[in-house]
Amino acid sequence: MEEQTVVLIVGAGPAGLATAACLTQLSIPYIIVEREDCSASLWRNRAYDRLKLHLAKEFCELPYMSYPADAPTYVPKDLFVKYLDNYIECFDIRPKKCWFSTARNMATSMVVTYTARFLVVASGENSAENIPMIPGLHGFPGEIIHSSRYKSGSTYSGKNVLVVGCGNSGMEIAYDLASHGANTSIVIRSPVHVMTKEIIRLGMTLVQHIPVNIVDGLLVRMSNFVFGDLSKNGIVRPKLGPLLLKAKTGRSAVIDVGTVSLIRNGTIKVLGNISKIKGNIVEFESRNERTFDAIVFATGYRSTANMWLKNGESMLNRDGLPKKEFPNHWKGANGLYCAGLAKRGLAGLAMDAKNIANDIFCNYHE
Ligand SMILES: Cc1cc2nc3c(=O)[nH]c(=O)nc-3n(C[C@H](O)[C@H](O)[C@H](O)COP(=O)(O)OP(=O)(O)OC[C@H]3O[C@@H](n4cnc5c(N)ncnc54)[C@H](O)[C@@H]3O)c2cc1C
Ligand SMILES: NC(=O)C1=CN([C@@H]2O[C@H](COP(=O)(O)OP(=O)(O)OC[C@H]3O[C@@H](n4cnc5c(N)ncnc54)[C@H](OP(=O)(O)O)[C@@H]3O)[C@@H](O)[C@H]2O)C=CC1
Ligand SMILES: O=C(O)C(=O)Cc1c[nH]c2ccccc12
Repeated sequence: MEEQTVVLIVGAGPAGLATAACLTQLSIPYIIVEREDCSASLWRNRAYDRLKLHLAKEFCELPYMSYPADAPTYVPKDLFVKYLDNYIECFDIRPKKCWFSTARNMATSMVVTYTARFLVVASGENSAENIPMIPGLHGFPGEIIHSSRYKSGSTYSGKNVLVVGCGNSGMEIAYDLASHGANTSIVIRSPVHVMTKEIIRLGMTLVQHIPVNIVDGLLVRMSNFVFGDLSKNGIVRPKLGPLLLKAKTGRSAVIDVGTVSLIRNGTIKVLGNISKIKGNIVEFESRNERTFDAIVFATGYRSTANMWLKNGESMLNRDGLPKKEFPNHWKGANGLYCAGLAKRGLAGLAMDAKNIANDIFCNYHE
């Protein structure tokens, strides 16, 4: 079966939804396809229970819709999903349930070929789990899960659990496990900025008016004041400041949700890099060995766009991320675009959606 449209959007997460809304504002027809049976699958199915947005609501809006005035500054997951549902209703967005490769309609099992003048890749930076290859991992007899399947620590009480990775997911999951009574350890193998959400909010506000290196200097001093020197706890800061690090590498500062004080009082143990696994014993590069019942891999995600997009070399690299640097990352050749792949969160993908819709508008009316 063949269907024709002007714009095909692949992925109905926040980036695809924002692009759909911007196209509707410009009266440009589109079709949006989604591999799962719901929109925003990351937020509905692949996020842990206690998740709240780490950035204040003013930095997490999609185009043309604000949060209700009485929404809390840091929006909880369920409220964010309600906001998205409201957005979908307001802009009458109807995702079709299809995997995009040549899309297969999962309801009818029919293979559908879409012909479109413009293609928007909005399949996300978090499309697939990243689990590292560790010698002996396959022989580990306990539970192994990725952070995207973790819901809560309630089933881990009394168990020895290892969290691998100290990004925002790993640090919050370690806190959640420990507060549910799991005997929790976390692998921290590289430098990381630990901040509070208020300090990051201040920084993101100031950086609109003041050079980023000055703001970064202030943020580091403020958080050193709040947290003190954490190097003896295995936490050291990167050389680049938090906002510059985010802009240059996409790595986010970690917003502390209470993990640091549990690390300081010894409730959560910090361990270095893993060297290998033998049965249920994990060996570390320090030659330390410990036994675990479960391992949570909070080791991040991968984009999968490079696996299905053919001839996308004008826009994406082999990791399925943009080749060109921000702010020129969102446009490829011959009507190809990407939204939400510049590691700039919801604010970044809202900008991508507006740029893409405006660019399509100009070309559409040529
Ligand atoms: C736990 C977590 C918390 C976060 N919190 C914040 C925050 O507080 N503030 C912030 O600004 N950012 C945050 N982020 C960043 C996050 O990337 C964005 O918030 C946002 O979800 C990205 O939207 P997206 O549409 O680009 O990708 P996604 O939300 O991943 O949506 C992509 C969609 O495409 C679908 N898809 C993938 N491949 C295909 C295919 N081949 N065919 C069809 N459909 C496909 C997927 O099923 C998915 O529904 C967070 C990320 C995570 C993982
Ligand atoms: N509430 C919120 O707003 C939240 C936001 N997020 C966001 O979602 C995105 C994804 O976050 P997250 O899931 O934490 O993933 P990240 O990619 O941010 O972090 C992955 C972590 O795993 C580590 N890691 C990777 N491989 C290994 C390995 N082999 N051994 C040990 N450590 C390893 C990385 O360290 P290394 O650098 O050494 O590779 C890094 O610390 C981020 O942008 C984050 O800010 C996530 C959770 C909550
Ligand atoms: O999650 C991302 O990728 C974001 O851009 C949002 C975000 C969550 N936590 C942060 C800490 C510092 C800067 C951005 C973020």
